[in-house]
Amino acid sequence: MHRDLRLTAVGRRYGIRGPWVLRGVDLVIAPGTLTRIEGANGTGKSTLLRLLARLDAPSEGRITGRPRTAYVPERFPSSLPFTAAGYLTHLGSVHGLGRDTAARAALTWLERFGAGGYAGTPMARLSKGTSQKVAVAQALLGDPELLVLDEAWTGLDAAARAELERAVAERTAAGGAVVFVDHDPRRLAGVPDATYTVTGGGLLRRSDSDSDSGGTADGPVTVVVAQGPAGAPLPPEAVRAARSAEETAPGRHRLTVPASHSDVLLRALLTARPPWHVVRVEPGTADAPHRDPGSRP
Ligand SMILES: Nc1ncnc2c1ncn2[C@@H]1O[C@H](COP(=O)(O)OP(=O)(O)OP(=O)(O)O)[C@@H](O)[C@H]1O
Repeated sequence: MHRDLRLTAVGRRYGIRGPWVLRGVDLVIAPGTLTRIEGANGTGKSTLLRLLARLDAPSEGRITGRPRTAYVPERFPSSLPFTAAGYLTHLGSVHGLGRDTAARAALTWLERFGAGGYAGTPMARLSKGTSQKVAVAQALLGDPELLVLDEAWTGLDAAARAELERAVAERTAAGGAVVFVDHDPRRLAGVPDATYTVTGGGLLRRSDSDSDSGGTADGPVTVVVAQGPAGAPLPPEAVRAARSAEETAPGRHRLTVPASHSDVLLRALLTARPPWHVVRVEPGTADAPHRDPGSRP
């Protein structure tokens, strides 16, 4: 994602005389960021996500920026006349992938979510959980610049939930933006760059100090100690994934990363050219100082 997606004074109501669901909403979604949207039932979270995904247009105000977007809706139409792999391959082609590449990507994503065995099953015969895996796979298939997840974890088993958290970490580390709603306050706790509450038709940004239930300072973290080639800067993907980084000796860095992002960080270090040496990986405490968001490369 190269540019911000920006909402300016956005309002949405359904019907010309309907009550305003959202009004005067200003929001900027920057590349490489994770944003959580929360709020009570019926406050307009899904309405906001559909506007961000450009599946709906505001009744007033302006939206600028057109990242390549994928969206996982709250309810996924599962009775489509395709097999799981057929559907994903078809969508991959729609996203501009060649047919073979699309078919490979479809299988890769189904396998990552533990649904490879259902590739040939008609969508209408999939369980709710497996349909949800297909819904998530369809969104990840085209490496979207903006990924919008509306309760996408609901119905997934524990392994698939963790896999989706990893996929989110991969997207943001690659410079994409992710916006999500989830009823579980522990979801990606400690990871979001920003959390907003939809209330009274507006958006309230939650500050770091309001970290009671999944605020930006919570959540399990992993500490990675890595030794780099002399004088080499940390790989940019590693910097994006890490919450804090400290050079403890020449070339030796102590990185604190949300546990859900540790795979992405390790891969960034190990695949750097030349690769970094990972000295130690251990569970950490979440008291490390926050990286200055201005340092995001
Ligand atoms: N297509 C629609 N037509 C008419 N009203 C709608 C439509 N979509 C949403 N609404 C109304 O807009 C309001 C906000 O709904 P929305 O689904 O955005 O809230 P939400 O915060 O996502 O709710 P939940 O937490 O229950 O999923 C509700 O009053 C809802 O009835």
